[in-house]
Amino acid sequence: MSLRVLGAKAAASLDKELMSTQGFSLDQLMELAGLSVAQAVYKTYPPKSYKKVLILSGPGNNGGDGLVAARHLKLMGYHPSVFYFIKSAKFEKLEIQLHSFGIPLYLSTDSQDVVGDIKRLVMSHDSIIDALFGFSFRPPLRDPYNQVIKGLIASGKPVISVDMPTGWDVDEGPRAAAIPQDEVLEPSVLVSLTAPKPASVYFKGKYHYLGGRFISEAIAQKYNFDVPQYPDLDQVVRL
Ligand SMILES: NC(=O)C1=CN([C@@H]2O[C@H](COP(=O)(O)OP(=O)(O)OC[C@H]3O[C@@H](n4cnc5c(N)ncnc54)[C@H](OP(=O)(O)O)[C@@H]3O)[C@@H](O)[C@H]2O)[C@H](O)CC1
Ligand SMILES: [K+]
Repeated sequence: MSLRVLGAKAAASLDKELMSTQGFSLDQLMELAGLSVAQAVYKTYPPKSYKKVLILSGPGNNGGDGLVAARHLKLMGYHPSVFYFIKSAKFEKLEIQLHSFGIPLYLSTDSQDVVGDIKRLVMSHDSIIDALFGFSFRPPLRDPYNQVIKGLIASGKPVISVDMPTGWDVDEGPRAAAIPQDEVLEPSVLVSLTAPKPASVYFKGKYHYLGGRFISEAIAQKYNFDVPQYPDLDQVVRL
């Protein structure tokens, strides 16, 4: 299924509009985004064979989607762990929820060796959720994220990217001039949120899902993108 894409600038203004004129709160949108991610993971890598899932959560809202997904994955029968790059106290409540669900939470602020710690965690998990950066990312990756991505590439583990493969330019994709080519992550699953971003045309993996089932027809028309038919009660549709 080929859908119209939503560029980085448009995605950011849509996000603002959803949380102003459209009356949504960030918590609501993030809950649905995180639930979509968890469903996509379940459909592709079910817990029977991929019990241990590591969520790498970045400092922005893409990371918040990962924190929400971790809670849903636990309820779906997985053993999730989270490595979280904290920037502010914005997601304190999500952290509390992870603690009360007994989900191991590793904080970048507690680590003396972020890159080494993540490498070890990656090797002891069956699949990895890349919730590091989404539509507000501008390449190139700063340290230590560049090393984290190189470690992830070298691991060969299945990677599920949330909204954007981390490190790619949202509009230009993985071959943009600013991107060192040994830092190009190729995930096996991409979960685009709201609408695919322009870079998603370069996605080579087998499973591209759209999630974020919270868009009205009127808003989709205003921003010039498509809302496909989601099957039944699903929070994701495979593109
Ligand atoms: N409407 C929706 O579909 C919703 C989407 N959601 C998710 O939110 C993200 C976008 O979240 P946002 O907080 O705007 O930004 P990101 O998480 O993508 O990234 C922000 C952080 O990225 C840092 N950054 C930027 N460039 C670099 C770089 N080259 N190296 C390292 N770090 C970088 C930036 O740091 P600064 O210091 O530059 O400020 C930020 O810390 C979207 O993609 C969806 O996943 C929500 O769930 C709501 C609904
Ligand atoms: K991502």
